[in-house]
Amino acid sequence: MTAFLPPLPASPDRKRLRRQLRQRRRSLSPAAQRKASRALVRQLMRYFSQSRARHIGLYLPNDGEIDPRAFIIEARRRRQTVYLPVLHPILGNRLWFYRLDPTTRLKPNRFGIPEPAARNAPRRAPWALDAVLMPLVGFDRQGGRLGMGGGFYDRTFAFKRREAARPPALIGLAHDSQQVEKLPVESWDVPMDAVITPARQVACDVGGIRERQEPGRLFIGHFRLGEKRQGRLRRRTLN
Ligand SMILES: Nc1nc2c(c(=O)[nH]1)N(C=O)[C@@H](CNc1ccc(C(=O)N[C@@H](CCC(=O)O)C(=O)O)cc1)CN2
Ligand SMILES: Nc1ncnc2c1ncn2[C@@H]1O[C@H](COP(=O)(O)OP(=O)(O)OP(=O)(O)O)[C@@H](O)[C@H]1O
Repeated sequence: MTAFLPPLPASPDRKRLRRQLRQRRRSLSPAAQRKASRALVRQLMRYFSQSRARHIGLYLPNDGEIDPRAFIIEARRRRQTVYLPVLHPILGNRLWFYRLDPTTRLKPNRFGIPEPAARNAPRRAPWALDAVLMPLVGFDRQGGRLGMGGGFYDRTFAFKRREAARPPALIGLAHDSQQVEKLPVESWDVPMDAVITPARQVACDVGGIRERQEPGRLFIGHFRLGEKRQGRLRRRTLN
């Protein structure tokens, strides 16, 4: 499992926090990254095992982000279709989602992240996806999210602020070491439905994460790999 680092204190300085957390995820060794990715994919398979989600957005890892690529094969096996974010050519800092299949040609976008090259390839509007796996720079117990700072996901899924229960389910993916005590909430933040890390799944609920106390430790409705699932958390969008 990924090494657990002490949580960073809450900081009003998002930029500084972003820099520290990006440095933290980049400093993981290739072996630690591979191990984290394998554990993450096991968690994703559990998360989606009961789900009827058909159209799932994910990302290609960049800058030390946890790698969800092995999930693509598992998703296809279950007849789910996967999509990658593409920077919208006209609408500033918004994402559109293009289908990823074995023949999709990729080319680097302006950040150097590969994205589907053909603009006329099959794509899906953000609101027509069932679930989106989002890369995180940081997250907290309340479902707060820190991204790369472009506001891409916030703008693209702003419609979820008015109606949190509608699809897609927004699921943040991160290394465990990217959790912080508390992130400052901004007016444009779109709450996540869940956070999945190599060690746990955290279901966020409207009004914050549902908390549960277990011996010696405050858990927030999370399940460790191999641990018996106790109780059921409400899944609002999936299933
Ligand atoms: N893997 C992945 N894909 C993604 C995102 C992401 O965070 N991760 N995005 C999530 O939004 C969108 C792209 N947004 C991004 C925003 C900033 C940077 C970035 O590296 N910024 C550099 C400055 C680069 C420059 O301006 O030339 C930096 O901050 O160091 C990367 C992606 C869509 N695709
Ligand atoms: N719905 C929106 N409409 C207009 N501007 C927005 C919206 N959402 C976010 N922004 C702007 O985007 C900028 C970046 O936001 P923030 O720092 O929260 O990004 P982030 O969540 O870390 O990045 P990302 O969503 O790309 O992963 C902010 O300056 C904010 O004003």
